[in-house]
Amino acid sequence: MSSDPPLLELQDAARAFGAGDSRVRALNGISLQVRAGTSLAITGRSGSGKSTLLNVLGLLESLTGGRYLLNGRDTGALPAREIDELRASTFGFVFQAFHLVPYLTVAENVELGLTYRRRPRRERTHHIDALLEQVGLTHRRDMAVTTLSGGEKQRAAIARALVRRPLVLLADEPTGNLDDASAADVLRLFDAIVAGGVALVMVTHDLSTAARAGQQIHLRDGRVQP
Ligand SMILES: Nc1ncnc2c1ncn2[C@@H]1O[C@H](COP(=O)(O)OP(=O)(O)OP(=O)(O)O)[C@@H](O)[C@H]1O
Repeated sequence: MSSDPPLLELQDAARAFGAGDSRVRALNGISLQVRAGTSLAITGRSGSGKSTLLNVLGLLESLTGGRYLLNGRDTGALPAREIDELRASTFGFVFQAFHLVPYLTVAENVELGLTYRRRPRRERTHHIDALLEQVGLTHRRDMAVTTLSGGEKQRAAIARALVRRPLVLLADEPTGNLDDASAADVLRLFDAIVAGGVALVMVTHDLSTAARAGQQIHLRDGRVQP
């Protein structure tokens, strides 16, 4: 076991929304650790706090209690600008509904994931082509994403999420809109990405998908079920 700090660590984390009678404790006393090259699956009923947990881990939502350490560094004390930079350099996001831009090609959608374009065009093209090969979409490179199957769309979205070489992939029901065969393709791709050293945190309602992850937590009313 590595003595380095975990990539992601929550210590007694809490997130509440609203005040007074309408106060909702979406997360309540969550502690977890995720190391590089490992995966965590989050399950739980609707309203149990899964999306809030993913948003907290992705620095889209701040904590109202406890601590969130990223590579051992307390994110609670960081100014907003640094949080934005950390989010962009650390995380790739994958969604159930893909969120691709319909009138762009597959390669153009992947390139959208690059927020800055200081690298020479040839280098960028090479990087994008390598990603498309990794996700098995080389033959679809210059097609409009509207012409792709659901599984292909999700693999394009995964390539886009990887384009800045994130340390962590955060996926919210990534197989929720896919048939079984396409879902299996996406899960195999995730296995390869994790084997390459990226950490994966995935929300899923599917227990067999969750069972593939190295760690699983089940949320209930904002708490981890023992
Ligand atoms: N921005 C917000 N303002 C107020 N309440 C919120 C907000 N976001 C989430 N909540 C509440 O926090 C609780 C947890 O919501 P969350 O979306 O994290 O659950 P979930 O498990 O992801 O649900 P689903 O599976 O339906 O997406 C719910 O009671 C929800 O209404």
